[in-house]
Amino acid sequence: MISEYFVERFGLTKDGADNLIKGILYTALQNISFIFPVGLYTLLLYIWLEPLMGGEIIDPNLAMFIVLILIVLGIIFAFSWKQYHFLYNTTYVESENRRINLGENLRKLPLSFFENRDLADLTSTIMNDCTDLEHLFSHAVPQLLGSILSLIIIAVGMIIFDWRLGIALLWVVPVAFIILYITKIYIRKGSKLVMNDLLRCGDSMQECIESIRELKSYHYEDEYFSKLSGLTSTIEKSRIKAELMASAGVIAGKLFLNLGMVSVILLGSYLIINGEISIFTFLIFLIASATIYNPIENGLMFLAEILMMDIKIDRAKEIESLVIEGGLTDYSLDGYDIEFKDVNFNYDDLKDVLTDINFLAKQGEVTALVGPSGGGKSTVSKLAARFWDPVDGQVSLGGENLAELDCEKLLENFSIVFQDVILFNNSILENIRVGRKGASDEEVIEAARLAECEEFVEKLPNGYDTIIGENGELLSGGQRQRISIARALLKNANVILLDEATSFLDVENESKIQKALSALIKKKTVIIIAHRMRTIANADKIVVLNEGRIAEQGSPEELIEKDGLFKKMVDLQNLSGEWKI
Ligand SMILES: Nc1ncnc2c1ncn2[C@@H]1O[C@H](COP(=O)(O)OP(=O)(O)OP(=O)(O)O)[C@@H](O)[C@H]1O
Repeated sequence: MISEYFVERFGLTKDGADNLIKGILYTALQNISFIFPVGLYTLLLYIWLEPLMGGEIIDPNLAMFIVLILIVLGIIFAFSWKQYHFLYNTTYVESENRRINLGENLRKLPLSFFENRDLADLTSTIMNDCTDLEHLFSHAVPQLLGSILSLIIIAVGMIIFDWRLGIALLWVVPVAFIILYITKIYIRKGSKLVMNDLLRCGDSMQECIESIRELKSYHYEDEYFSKLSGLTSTIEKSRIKAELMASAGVIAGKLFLNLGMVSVILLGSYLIINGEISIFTFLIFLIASATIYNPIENGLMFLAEILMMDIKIDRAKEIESLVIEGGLTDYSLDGYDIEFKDVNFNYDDLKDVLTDINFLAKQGEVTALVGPSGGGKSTVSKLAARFWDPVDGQVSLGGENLAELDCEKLLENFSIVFQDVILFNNSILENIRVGRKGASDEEVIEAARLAECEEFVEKLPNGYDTIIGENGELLSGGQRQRISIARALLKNANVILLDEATSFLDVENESKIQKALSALIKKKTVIIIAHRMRTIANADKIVVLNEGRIAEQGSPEELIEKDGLFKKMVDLQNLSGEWKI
């Protein structure tokens, strides 16, 4: 039951929760073992005080004391070792598991999740929050619960020894914890404040580094850096505020604990005067009150730390509990036609982005999406690969409703050339191999040749082995796009989505790429988004999207004849082709 509570409360695995319980038990035993030296002091005191109080002189047996000291040290060492073993195991194995689980969960989430999510926030949860939680599980939780457990055992012993002094010693403990617990709401508020400020600052830092070129070219650095220093001083202030909020409760609790010793002295003196207890009993309670509050004070600080960390635990649990879009993995497709039937869609319930979309993109044909900016072309292509599911209606591939299919498996059927090409800081060879893991070097080089990469790769110092820098910074826009096309050629999937695939290319390169693309798209279902009308002159079907609706669809010839929006766009582009600056 406790194990299940830990799994639920702290988001641990079952093994992690079991190890944590063992760690807590050993922490309690370790705390209790620290009382054994007190037992030895008491024995020595008894030997010295007994003759003073009229008793017999006792001869201290030194050999026995040495043996007892060694036994006590051995017991403390054994419990401490066990405690470290279970706690550090839990901490680092759990931390690793948590990071893997979070990463795994993110991998399985629909791509739509990442479009509307702050990525700096996700990275911070996986890296920083997990590190902070390591301290929580290796120190705060076991120390707090271990000291509570040992305190209960010691309290029972003290109360059996003398219930009046026992109560005088211990009544402050629950009050101190209640005081701290009452301030919980402020502690959480404080840590939320710090967390939000840290995220805002992290976002701005990232934005600043990513856009340093624009900032410099528009002389905007000074304004931006003063905004950043404003944010960092806000963090400093909110950290101080949060620390103050947490320490107010801890200090109040600690102050209250001091009243325990006062009440032991007052009550003990009264009981001695009335002859109800011996000096020896009084001294035992005085020694106990000098040692017992130390672990409790630490417990108060650990409780404050747990309360501060609650927000981080919740953030990790939130990602772990996000709904993973599952779906069928075992299905057979009847060809690769993509059909939109009565599809309506919006991103955020506020504004309809697509309304009543109906069209068929046939296998073996090129279907071009055109239309004014913001008309919904990219959104249609995202729905075609199930990055998002429609709000109403259905998108199907080979007769199967995409909403019922597993995304990861589904994407095996797609080669997608995105508008913004993402490259990795690796060799050209490996960047192209992303298209098909396990492809041989020869296959990769053949795809690169078809995508017209050869000509620029040969000029690079290490050819295909050249490392191209973060996101391919050593390459031009056109070269990056050709690598992305080479990836798609290597993957050779049955459905091809091209988003502005040739926008960076000059006319000569564009025609070369067009040749490569013609080879790529044979017998496949191709949906292409292109702003330039000449790229899609040979398309089989054109779907014109305007303000989220299909304004018209048909072959290029039919639409020219129709003299509608498409014809207008073609005329406008012909006109702009004659522009001169
Ligand atoms: N992730 C998103 N969240 C919210 N709204 C979005 C998102 N992506 C796009 N939109 C909105 O959806 C509408 C359609 O955008 P979409 O990118 O599909 O148009 P488009 O025709 O491809 O435009 P362009 O030709 O300029 O690339 C726009 O109004 C846009 O603001």
